[in-house]
Amino acid sequence: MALAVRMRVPCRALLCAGAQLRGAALGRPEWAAGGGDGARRFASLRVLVEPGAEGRVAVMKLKNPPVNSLSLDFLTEFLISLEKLENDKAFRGVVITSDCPNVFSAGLDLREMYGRNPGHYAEYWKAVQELWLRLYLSNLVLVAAINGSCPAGGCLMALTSDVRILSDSPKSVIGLNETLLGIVAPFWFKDTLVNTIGHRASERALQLGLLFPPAEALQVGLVDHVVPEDQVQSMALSVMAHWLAIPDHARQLTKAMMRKATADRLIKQREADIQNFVSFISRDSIQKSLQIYLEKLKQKKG
Ligand SMILES: CCCC/C=C/CC(=O)SCCNC(=O)CCNC(=O)[C@H](O)C(C)(C)COP(=O)(O)OP(=O)(O)OC[C@H]1O[C@@H](n2cnc3c(N)ncnc32)[C@H](O)[C@@H]1OP(=O)(O)O
Repeated sequence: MALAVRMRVPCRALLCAGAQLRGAALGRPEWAAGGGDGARRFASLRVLVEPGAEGRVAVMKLKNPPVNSLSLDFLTEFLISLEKLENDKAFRGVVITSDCPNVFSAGLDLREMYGRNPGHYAEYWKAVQELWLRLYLSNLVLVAAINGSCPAGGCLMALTSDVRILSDSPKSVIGLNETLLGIVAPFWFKDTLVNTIGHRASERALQLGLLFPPAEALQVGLVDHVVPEDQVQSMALSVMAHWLAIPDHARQLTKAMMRKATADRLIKQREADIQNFVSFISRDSIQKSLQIYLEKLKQKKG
């Protein structure tokens, strides 16, 4: 039983070891214990982890300003934090939220996908795969407290959670908008969306690169609750309490039953998926699209 529940994702240890080496090479302290909660509260540069009031729930705050883009350094730090929580039997649930105002996450870091070499693209994509697999198959109850804009990779991250709470603000748009950048969401992004909102709604949303405002996101089933901004965290904790009322073993096995086939599709072809990404992202036409998109983002500031 325990074996069935505790699904392990290959290569995780290697990735984490790589992250520690990278951090050490940059001459930074890896982890800082802090506050009165001692070892239970920890932080890396880009991810804050705070225990919730009852100690069974941790709050992970994404802190990679200005927009929580999912850079390679961020991904490795996030994965290490998540692994620490997974390995600490005291924790049964995690609320994932943003420490950056108005943005949950701007998605994959465009600077990791533009103007780099194939080796870098491969390393980056492996980390993105790892993030999805670790979150999608997590035994913890995951609640995304989406307190701001949530495009593309940010949306993917939120979609791996068991529940999504979105703040009711015009800035809080959510969706897989890859086509707007001239790129294509990979099959496992698509599968995660289809599993959440169904085939027809996904087909439309993916082709048009829709970013749904809160009311529409709720209507299509992309999020489960829309609440005023100052209630996102409290709502997340209250939903968490409901989910934690279910015995872990039954909930975890059910989650695995619902998600394993989707995750296995990627696990079986991780290397091919990395190669596809590297050859796609290296194309001149795709690099040009990314360059134009990056320039547009800069011009927006005036
Ligand atoms: C085969 C390939 C499959 C891969 C799939 C890709 C999935 C992805 O995730 S691609 C990324 C898609 N993301 C987006 O389209 C979001 C882009 N960003 C925005 O729309 C806005 O930045 C956002 C609404 C999130 C926040 O708006 P503001 O608060 O107004 O901030 P700014 O737009 O001024 O941005 C500040 C600063 O951050 C830079 N930035 C923004 N997004 C990204 C990003 N995803 N990666 C890297 N950098 C990003 C932006 O350029 C600004 O930089 P500076 O001008 O240097 O300050």
